[in-house]
Amino acid sequence: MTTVSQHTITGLAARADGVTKTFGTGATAVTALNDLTVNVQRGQFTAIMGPSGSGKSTLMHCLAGLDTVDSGEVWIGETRLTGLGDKALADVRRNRVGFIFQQFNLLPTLSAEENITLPLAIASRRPDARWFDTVVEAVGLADRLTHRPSELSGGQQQRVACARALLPKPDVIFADEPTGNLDSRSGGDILRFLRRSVEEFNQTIVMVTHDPNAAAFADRVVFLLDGRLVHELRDPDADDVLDTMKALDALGQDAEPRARA
Ligand SMILES: Nc1ncnc2c1ncn2[C@@H]1O[C@H](COP(=O)(O)OP(=O)(O)OP(=O)(O)O)[C@@H](O)[C@H]1O
Repeated sequence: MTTVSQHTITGLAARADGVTKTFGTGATAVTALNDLTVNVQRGQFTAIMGPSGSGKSTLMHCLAGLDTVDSGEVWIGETRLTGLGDKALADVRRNRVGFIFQQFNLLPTLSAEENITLPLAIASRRPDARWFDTVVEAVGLADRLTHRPSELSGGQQQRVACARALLPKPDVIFADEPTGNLDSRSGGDILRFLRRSVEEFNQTIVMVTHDPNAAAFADRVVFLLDGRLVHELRDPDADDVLDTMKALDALGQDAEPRARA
């Protein structure tokens, strides 16, 4: 069994250990994650890829404590999420993880600054003024702080969401298709910011993406197929990622449908 000291020594920010997750029951049951183990190293940028339905979102939701698993264990840092009660899990989500969504998910009535500081306010934590300035400078939003989301471009809104995720210095930022709604230039800004967060601020990031160019910003890409981790690339380039995706798509098309009794 995995122990607290092992996690401390290995420097893992998150871990799924033999995780299985099934949706539904009987003939329509779908095994979204199938005895899957993955380690997320602290201070690394990890991308999760795989064909549609391979389990990427389910894995991210389970790692972030947004969903529970049927068997296996999930860890954030030294905290085992499996078996935690609702209150403790909510505490992990509030204080230990950050989220960036494809649709930005900003509150429309709040200014950019209020959106950025909201998670800390909810957790009754005060933002450190210097760190706030550093984060705002890094996303290039210093002259947009009083604007509401409707007064910002999509790229600027996503930069607000990035600053909101980074400000509390979470153990892990989970980004779900963060560039999926943006043109390539704005998407590039977001990816460069995520990369800088890892290199300069030692932030750990896990990103689900379908885009090989986005995945190429990561230190490591893990590939899922049918709920299993089937391949990984280190220091990937976009061509290698694309080739791997093509190979997995072909394998997926040959495979049996995944509904199981
Ligand atoms: N709430 C749910 N109820 C039933 N089945 C679900 C649910 N969530 C996911 N699934 C199923 O689990 C499998 C994995 O889904 P998941 O969304 O994790 O895949 P994905 O790789 O993120 O897909 P995509 O790239 O299309 O977003 C799919 O077969 C999906 O239909």
